[in-house]
Amino acid sequence: MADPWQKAYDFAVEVAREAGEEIRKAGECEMKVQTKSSTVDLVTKTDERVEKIIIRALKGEFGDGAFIGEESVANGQPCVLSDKPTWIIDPVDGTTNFVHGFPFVAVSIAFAVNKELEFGVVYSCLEDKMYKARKGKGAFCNDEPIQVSDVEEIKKSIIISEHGTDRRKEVVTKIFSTMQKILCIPVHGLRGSGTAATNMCLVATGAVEAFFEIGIHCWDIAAGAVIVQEAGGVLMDVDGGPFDLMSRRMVSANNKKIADRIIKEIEAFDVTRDDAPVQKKE
Ligand SMILES: O=P(O)(O)O[C@H]1[C@H](O)[C@@H](O)[C@H](O)[C@H](O)[C@@H]1O
Ligand SMILES: [Mg+2]
Repeated sequence: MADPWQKAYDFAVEVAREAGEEIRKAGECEMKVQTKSSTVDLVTKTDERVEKIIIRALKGEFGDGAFIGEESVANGQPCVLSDKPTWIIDPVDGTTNFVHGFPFVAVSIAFAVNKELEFGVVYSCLEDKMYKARKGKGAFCNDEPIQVSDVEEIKKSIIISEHGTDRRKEVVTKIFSTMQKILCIPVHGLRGSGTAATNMCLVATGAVEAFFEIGIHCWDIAAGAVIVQEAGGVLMDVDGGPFDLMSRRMVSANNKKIADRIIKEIEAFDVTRDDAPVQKKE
C-alpha cells in the first residue's frame, strides 16, 4: 500500500470542517462556562460535545483506535502516546476566546504512528481557514501552499507567545520577564492569538517568525507541529534540545537562528509532562 494514511488525512479535514461548523453555531447561543485546572482554565458544553462528535466520526470510519482528546483526558482518560496509530484532538483550541467572542478559535486534529506525527489539520473556524499538512507533502491553507518567513534577523521579527492558565506569581513573573527581554532585543512586536494551534499556523504562513510557550498540551500543538515543519520551520525544546510533544514546552520558528535567539531569553519554569503517571487520590 503506497499511501496508507491519505484517506485518514482527507477524512480528518472533513471532520474538522464539520466540528468548526458546530462551534460557529454554538458561539451564537448562550453558553455555560465551567473551569478545569484553575479558575481561568475554561471549558464549555461545546468543547465536550464537539470532541464526542469528532471521535464518533473517526471511530465510525476507522474503528476503535487510540485517542488523546483534551476533554477525554480531563475526564480521566489516559494521556499516553504509544506506537499505535493515535488521534490527538483539541476540539476547541482557544476556549477563552470562544467564551468571550474573541475571533480566533480552532479545531485541531493530528495523527501519529510509532510516536511520529503523520499529519495535522487546524481549522480556524471563525476565519474559515483550513490549515493542513502531511509529513513530506507540504503545508496548505485553504489548499494554497504556505511557507515560513525568510527573516533571519531577530530585530526584524514578530514573536508570538501566550500567558497560559497558570497564574502563580512566580510563573507569571517568569513569563513577563521573558517577554520583556524579547521585546527589548528589540523585536518588531509581540503578539498572541489566544490559540496555540492558530499561533503555529501563523508561523507556518510567515505572518510571524516564531511562537513559543511553556504549559501548552500535546493536543494544542500536535497538528500545528506538522504544519510548521512542512512549511519549512523548526521545532525545538525551550532549552535548545529536541522537540518533545509530551513535554508541554515548545519553540516553533521559521528557522533555527531565530529559535536559538529566543531560547537565549526564555526563563523556563516546571510543568508536569502530559504523559506523567496520574497521582491516585488517597
Ligand atoms: O484550553 P484551550 O484548548 O483553549 O488551549 C489553550 C491553552 O489552554 C493555553 O494554555 C494556551 O495559552 C493557548 O491559549 C491554548 O491554545
Ligand atoms: Mg487547546
